[in-house]
Amino acid sequence: MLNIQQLSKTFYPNTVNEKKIFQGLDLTIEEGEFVTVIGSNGAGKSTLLNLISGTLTPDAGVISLLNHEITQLKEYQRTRFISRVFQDPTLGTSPSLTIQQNLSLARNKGKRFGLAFLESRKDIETFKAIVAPLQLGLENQLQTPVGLLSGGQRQALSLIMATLVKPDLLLLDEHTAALDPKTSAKIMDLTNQMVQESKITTLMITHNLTHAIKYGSRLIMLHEGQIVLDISGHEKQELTPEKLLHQFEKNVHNGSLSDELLFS
Ligand SMILES: Nc1ncnc2c1ncn2[C@@H]1O[C@H](COP(=O)(O)OP(=O)(O)OP(=O)(O)O)[C@@H](O)[C@H]1O
Repeated sequence: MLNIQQLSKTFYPNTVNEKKIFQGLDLTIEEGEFVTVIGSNGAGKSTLLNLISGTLTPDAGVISLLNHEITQLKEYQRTRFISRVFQDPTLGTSPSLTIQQNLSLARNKGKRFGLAFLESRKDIETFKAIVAPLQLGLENQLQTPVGLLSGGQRQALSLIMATLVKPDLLLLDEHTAALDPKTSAKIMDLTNQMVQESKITTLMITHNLTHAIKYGSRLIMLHEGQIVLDISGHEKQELTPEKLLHQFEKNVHNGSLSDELLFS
């Protein structure tokens, strides 16, 4: 379970550029929940993920994962149990290492000593079996440096690497936004399959309303650092983009949604 209590973050405090992003945000996500996060530009979505992953430090508040407080842990310490996939496909993998070496590193994540690259024949077969279902041909290119792969192939690999050792929390930061529609749909289906099969607690930011509605067990909308919509269960299943926008307008009377959120 992820528990966030009274989280506050202000950029450039006490200056003319002061920007209050969160002022006492509370959020609890149950174990195994798959939450999609939407909201207009600047709502604080990435900042929230940055605070959870330790890229940023909050001014106040407590973040706990599985009943352990992680607020004071450094980012590298949190990577042992929090995985993140970014919008940019180049960020989740090491370009000069081969597919096999990248998978090896992911499998040895958190281990103190690792003869990471000394893989047995059996390991290689295991890696092939892991990437073959992607149907991207990666199983025949295990010795290819990852830098030579397409964006979609790299993002699929990033996703596999992020979940090879089941994380306590998976953070997906618009991870299909840089891909063409067909590849984006494929990566989304893959994401859903992996998250469901392994019951990974997941927070996924997306500007794609269709994805936000179709996937996940719960949807939250951030607006000016506040959760203005929180929909799950039957209500989530019945959701349509029209109902979502209607709900939003009801909850945020002075709000106007960005075109990006509305029409993606
Ligand atoms: N490290 C930072 N330093 C200063 N300002 C920041 C920093 N990170 C984010 N901001 C500002 O905080 C606000 C919220 O940014 P954030 O990236 O969280 O929004 P978002 O909801 O993810 O938006 P988008 O949908 O455009 O990605 C923005 O105005 C942004 O410029």
